[in-house]
This record gives sequence, structure tokens and C-alpha cells, in this order.
Amino acid sequence: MRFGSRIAHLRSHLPLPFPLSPPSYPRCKLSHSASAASAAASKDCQLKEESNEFLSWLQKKAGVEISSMLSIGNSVYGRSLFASKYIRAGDCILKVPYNVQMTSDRFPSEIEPFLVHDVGNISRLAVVLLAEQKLGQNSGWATYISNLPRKDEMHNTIFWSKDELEMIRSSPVYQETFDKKAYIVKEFSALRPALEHFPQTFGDVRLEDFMHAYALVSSNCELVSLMVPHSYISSMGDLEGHIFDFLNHDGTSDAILLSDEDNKISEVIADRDYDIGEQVMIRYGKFSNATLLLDFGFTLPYNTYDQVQIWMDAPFHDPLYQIKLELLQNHCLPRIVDASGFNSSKSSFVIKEVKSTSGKGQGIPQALRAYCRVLSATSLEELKALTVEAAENDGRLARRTLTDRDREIQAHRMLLSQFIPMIEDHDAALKVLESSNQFSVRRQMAKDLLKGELRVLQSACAWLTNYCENIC
Ligand SMILES: C[S@@+](CC[C@H](N)C(=O)[O-])C[C@H]1O[C@@H](n2cnc3c(N)ncnc32)[C@H](O)[C@@H]1O
Repeated sequence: MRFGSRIAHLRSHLPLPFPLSPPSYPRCKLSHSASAASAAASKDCQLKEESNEFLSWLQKKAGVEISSMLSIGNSVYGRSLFASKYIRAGDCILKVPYNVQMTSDRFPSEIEPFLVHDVGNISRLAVVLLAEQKLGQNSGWATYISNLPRKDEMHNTIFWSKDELEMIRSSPVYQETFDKKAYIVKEFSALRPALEHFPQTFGDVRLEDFMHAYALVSSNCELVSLMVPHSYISSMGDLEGHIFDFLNHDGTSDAILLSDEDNKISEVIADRDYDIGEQVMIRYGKFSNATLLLDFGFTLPYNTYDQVQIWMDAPFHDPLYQIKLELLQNHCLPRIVDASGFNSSKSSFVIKEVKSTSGKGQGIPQALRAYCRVLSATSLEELKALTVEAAENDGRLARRTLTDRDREIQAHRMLLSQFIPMIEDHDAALKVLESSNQFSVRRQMAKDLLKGELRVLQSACAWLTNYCENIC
């Protein structure tokens, strides 16, 4: 049985977002015209040598052919896979047996008793990476470990400075970054006594080393973990030199990593034809720029999967506050358990770009509109009527248009009043970012993130305005 949807439809041509680089092999010719070109060419040659070494190692270990159609080279996204032969849509271009994907079983069992509390899979793999790093040249993975991005080359927001994070203060990613950092700190404090107990295995591991290892694991293995069952989730291979690690993300690609449970292999099937030398990319997932930035450290200039997380709460001064809260919770509307384990009164919703302002299309999530209808009630009678209506229908609360038009408009205006300040904040932040001509990778990422979220918020606002006008 295969996990992951098979390629939805095959296309004969898929435009890639950036010009394609040639495949790795012609790059070994050194250019004598410019020293920069010569340095780049020699880096490419070195990459090719290391990649070939790695491919033959992997092949030997797997005992089967991994890929006869791909080679590793450099692209605008760093290392990448290129077609070394003509590829047809539907060809299996990469096939890696589970047995060469090392598992988190490599987590040293002797440190287990020293853990303050259990830690997640990514933290376990980060520990495996730290142990290999400590081995230095004695590690079987030394070549690849030395090629891993350094901390200052990674752009996940957990590595952004306070000033850099200010650029995205208006985005929910700002808070999510702090939450993620707090989670990593918690994982590290659970691991620390164990790591300190084995200085010969790990050396002196500081929080920043662990954070770096954690980010390396999550940005490289995540695409694998999407498809591969948990016992096989990522591996040392995935960390620093697994062939999948060379695949870059194209949100418009229909090729994804598949997991064939019956044959115990992970594979990639081409979603279209590729000419020799073309870069081969896959879709890591239907990820928004927020997810890409937090977990992988990059953004797309235009991301169709962009979305915005919205937090809603009933106003404290509302005399019906407690009753509304209970009513919402009894009807299973999204409830949040905060970091300290308490039931938060807040609810979180995700909105995506609303394609049409005319009322057609996805609109605003029904659950969010229902939430606002409940919040807009001003009497116990109204709330009772909503409960009765829910019981008489499918049990879901406030899913129907309110019979009182003014109240229906009020409910949707409540949402508008939530979105408008967010739009203003995003707008203002973007103006500041655009006022500077100085280019910085992180500033560009902040812009991509804010622009995508602004697009989503504006589309939602237009939809709501139109809806309210229509009812009027
Ligand atoms: C699995 S690795 C892919 C190989 C990577 N290019 C390398 O040199 O190691 C994932 C990383 O590649 C980069 N990347 C992948 N797809 C990208 C894209 N569409 N735009 C920008 N960077 C991308 C990001 O840095 C990401 O964290």
C-alpha cells in the first residue's frame, strides 16, 4: 500500500520558478576567466565528487539501484537533483529502500534513563546527529556533516535576531517562533543531564548547538516524515546526505515523496517529462510560507497555499461570556490548550485566500462564522434559539444564516473588525520593509510572508464586505 496521493495529474510541461541550472557534470570544466567563476566551478567539482561517492555508498548499502536518472548539482536553491537522462512523466526516478533510511532507533539507548522526560522524534534525531558530529572525521557521515548548512546559513525564524523578528511582528509566525523556541528549550532541558553524562559521546553541547541540530533535522527530514510511517521517520541519512535531501521544493509540482509499504521503499515518480539537465523538484507538502519559514527556512515569492491563523476570543466584559464559552466548547468548536496545559478561552482558525468576492468559492471557514454568530448574541434567548436550531438539524451550532439580519451582519462585521487591524499592520510593516533598498535574504522572506498573508486577509475582507452588503 502506498501512502500519499499518487500524482494527481500528469503534465507535459511545468514551468519552474527560476532558470534551470545545467546538470552537475559539465560544470567541472574550470573557467579561467574570473576567479569567482573558477571558485564556483571548483566547488561544483567537489560537490560532484562527494555526491558520486555518496551515491555509490548508498547504492552499495541498498543493494538496489537508487536512481539511474538523476545527478546532484548546484542550483539557486543550493544543492539539487538534475535529470541525467531524459525522464518521462510516470517514471520512477528515485527509489530508496527503508533499510538504508536509518531510523530513530539509533538514539543511544544508554542515555534513555538520564532523560528528565521523554522527548520527540526530531530531538532524538538531533541527538544522533550531535553524536556523529562529535566523532568528526571518524564518523561514517563526516563528508556530509561537514557540508551541512552552518547556523548562520539557516534562515528558520528561530535563528532570527530580535530586530529581524520585528519585521514579522504583525504575522502569527512571530509568536509561533517564540513558541517553537520555547519547545526546543524544553526538549533540551530534558536531554541536557543525559548529554552531560556522556561527555565522550557528545562533548559540551550548548543550547545553540542543539537548536542547530534540531533545525537541520526538521528541515531535512520533514519531507520524508510526511510520507514515511513513524518508525521510519527520517534518519541520519535524512539529516546529512540522504538522496532525498537534495530535492528542493516546488509548490506547483505534483511529484511528492511516496511510501510503498508493501515493498518497503520510498520513491518519487516524475510528474512530467524532464529534459536532460533540468532540475527535478518535488512538492514537500501544501505548505504556506509561514510553515516553510518556520520549519524549512525559506519562502516562495508567491505561494498559493498561504494562509493566516486567526485567534478569536469572546470579550471579557460580555455578561454572557461564560455561557457563550461553554456553549462553544460543548459544540466542539476549536478549543485551545495552552502551553501550561490549561484550556484557553481562545479559539484558533485558519483562513485561506478567498477566491471570489461574489459569495462563490470557499468563503470564510464555516466554523469561524458560526463562532462569530454565537459571540454576537446579546441575550440568553438568542443563545437558546441557536442551541435548539442545532439540535433540530445536524447538531452543529450556528451554521445557518441568522434570521435576524442585523445580527448576521453584526457577526460578520465582528470578523471584519478583527481582520482590518491585521491588514493595516501588515501594510505598515510592508511599507517599512519596502522603504529600504538594501537587500537581505531575511528581509525578502519577511516580505514574501507578509505579502502572502496580506493577500489572504484582503480577500477575506472583500468577501465579508460583499456578504454584508448583499444582506443589507
Ligand atoms: C531538503 S534540503 C534541499 C537541498 C538543499 N538545496 C541543499 O543544498 O542542501 C531543503 C532546503 O533547500 C532549500 N530549498 C528547497 N526548496 C527551496 C525553494 N523552493 N526556494 C528556496 N530554497 C529552497 C531550503 O534552504 C531548504 O531548507
